[in-house]
Amino acid sequence: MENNSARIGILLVNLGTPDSTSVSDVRKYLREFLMDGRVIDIPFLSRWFLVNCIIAPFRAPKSAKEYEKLWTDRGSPLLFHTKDLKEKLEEELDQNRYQVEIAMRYQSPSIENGLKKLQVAKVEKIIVLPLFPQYASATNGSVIQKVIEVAKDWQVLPSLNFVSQFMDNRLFIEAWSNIAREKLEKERYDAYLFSYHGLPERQIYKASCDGFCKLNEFCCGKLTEENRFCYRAQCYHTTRLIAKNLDLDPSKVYTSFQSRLGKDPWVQPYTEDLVKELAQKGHNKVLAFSPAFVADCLETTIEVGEEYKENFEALGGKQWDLVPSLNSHPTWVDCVKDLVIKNS
Ligand SMILES: C=CC1=C(C)c2cc3[nH]c(cc4nc(cc5[nH]c(cc1n2)c(C)c5CCC(=O)O)C(CCC(=O)O)=C4C)c(C)c3C=C
Ligand SMILES: [Fe+2]
Ligand SMILES: [Fe+2]
Repeated sequence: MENNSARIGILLVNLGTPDSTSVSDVRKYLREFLMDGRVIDIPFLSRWFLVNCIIAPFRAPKSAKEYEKLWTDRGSPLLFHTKDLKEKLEEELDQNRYQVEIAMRYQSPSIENGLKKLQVAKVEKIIVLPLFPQYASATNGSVIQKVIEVAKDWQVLPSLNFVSQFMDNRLFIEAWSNIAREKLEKERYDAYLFSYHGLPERQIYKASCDGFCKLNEFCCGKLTEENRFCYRAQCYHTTRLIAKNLDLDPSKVYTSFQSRLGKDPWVQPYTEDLVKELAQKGHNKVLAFSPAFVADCLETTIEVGEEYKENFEALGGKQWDLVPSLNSHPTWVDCVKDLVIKNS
């Protein structure tokens, strides 16, 4: 049989979202998510107590209200944008060669389900694409581990190909630039804020197994062979690539980290501090980017698009615009196609 007629399975995996905005569904989601030892990386019993007795009970009602603001007729944006991405990708690929499935690391549709469909289709190869541009153990690492766990007992194991990061893909940078241009053509901004999902500092140190990353300029200021999996360095690198592609004035470009959970130190600078700094410096018009996410979600639409905007305006800022996420933008679909072809 000719090898190039083999069917290749593609599994697009995003983080996951609650099934509904009910407090019980949000609690269920938070429990599954935060009980992942790569997300809250402390010993099992301490994690169990923290998640089940503190975070989930207290956070679920508050988060459910936030999800209500985010929810649409089609449900959670994170999920329906992933479905749209799948459909548009299928239109771009030879359907005799590729089968595309989607999954969420937590809740539904599950990774088990997505992999089962590809197993039944008897694909020869599976390309797993965690939909997180910058590598973190809590996200890409967790997806890869889960896929390995699910597939490990299969009698027939197809070849498995994991895309561990894609933050420097030319089309990824171009997709963000194309979406941002729609804002930049209409408005002149005083500052550009690139806000990434944060991580506990501890997780950055652990990922830098040779101790190279000290969370300083020497590591995170430049992406090299030595630190190519440093999440913070990858975030700064993403900012530089998008800013350069858009020809933004470097003195107006800022990078920060949002969504801190708990009391441990997370990577800095924190977005909430930078919002204050920008307002205090008298920057009236800010354009915010969220390039750690490829779809609109709670962390972009609500946290960056509404909460930070309110904080900025309360401190005297005049205009705060958010660049919408990649969702199923044609250049993003081209990027995913490019990643598929390169890994086929
Ligand atoms: C960009 C990738 C992400 C990283 C890295 C990440 C790490 C991380 N997250 C938490 C805790 C929470 N994250 C929450 C929501 C959330 N996180 C990501 C992505 C990353 N997380 C996304 C896409 C979303 C939104 C999902 C949606 O349904 O829209 C939440 C839940 C929301 C809330 O209650 O505020 C929590 C909690 C930790 C602890 C962590 C790293 C260790
Ligand atoms: Fe998160
Ligand atoms: Fe670093």
